[in-house]
Amino acid sequence: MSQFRDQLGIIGGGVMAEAILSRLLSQKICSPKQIQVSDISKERLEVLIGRYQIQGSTLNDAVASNARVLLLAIKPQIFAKVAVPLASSIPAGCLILSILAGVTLGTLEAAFPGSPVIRVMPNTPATVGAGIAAIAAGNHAHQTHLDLAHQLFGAVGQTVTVPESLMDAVTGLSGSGPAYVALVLEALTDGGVSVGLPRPIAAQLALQTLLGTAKLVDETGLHPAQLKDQVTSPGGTTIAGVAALEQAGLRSALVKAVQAAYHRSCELGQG
Ligand SMILES: NC(=O)C1=CN([C@@H]2O[C@H](COP(=O)(O)OP(=O)(O)OC[C@H]3O[C@@H](n4cnc5c(N)ncnc54)[C@H](OP(=O)(O)O)[C@@H]3O)[C@@H](O)[C@H]2O)C=CC1
Ligand SMILES: O=C(O)[C@@H]1CCC=N1
Repeated sequence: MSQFRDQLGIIGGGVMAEAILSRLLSQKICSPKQIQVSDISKERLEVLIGRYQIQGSTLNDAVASNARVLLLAIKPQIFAKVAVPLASSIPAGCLILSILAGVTLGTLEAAFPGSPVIRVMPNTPATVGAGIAAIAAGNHAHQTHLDLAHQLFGAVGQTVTVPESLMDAVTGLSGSGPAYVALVLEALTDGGVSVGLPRPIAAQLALQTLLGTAKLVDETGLHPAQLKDQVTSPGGTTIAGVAALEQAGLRSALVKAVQAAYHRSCELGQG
């Protein structure tokens, strides 16, 4: 992976900003002096500066004015409040990457007239290089901008290009998905504890089962239904567990989770 040579500004130094910047640094895509982060909280900036030796400021416009690429990582609910004073500080030609759930390319382009804008939906496994980010380009973004977005987010996992019309759906699945999987993991561990396993052993068994199953699907290309059939012996233990899951509505609960998050992403985009 080639090194990124420009100045990266990040507006909002929260969970997702840290996930991305930590990986850009550990993969040596960027050096600390190329990254400037602004956050409303001085204490938060001190944490980030202490951990990563990056530059920090509580002034969004100061960070924006030095950037060649500007990553917006504040909450969507405060986008309008942050964008208005920021717009005049953004240098001509600066690429704007927004990871804000719901906020559309139309809204971004209206806030930053003439700037190339790309909407990205990453997820928190980015921290360990196992993320997936969907990327949709705005009207002023050229192929070089798209390539750069794929390069930066490629450092934190896989990337896919999607039409903007699918970004809320992506948000409902992979953007929010780590939380659903974390619930499944926690619940499997609790299940183990409920039948007598010590919690640390239950947690290890649950985690490795989840990792191993994902790896099995990934490496063999098996359809999940085939994999399930391989585990379920007639009259055995697994079919008893699967029947309990069906009765409790696990599949329908997960489908509804993705739909609910999709709808919420659409709502956030309407301001
Ligand atoms: N978390 C996730 O899994 C994912 C999040 N996203 C998107 O990423 C964005 C950031 O989410 P996330 O990292 O979870 O959120 P966080 O709340 O962790 O990060 C946002 C940061 O911005 C700071 N902030 C608040 N107001 C301002 C301001 N006026 N100027 C500068 N900084 C400010 C917040 O400070 P304070 O906390 O003090 O308010 C906080 O540190 C969101 O738009 C979300 O939709 C996308 C994909 C996945
Ligand atoms: O919960 C949220 O709104 C953000 C967007 C995707 C993941 N977290």
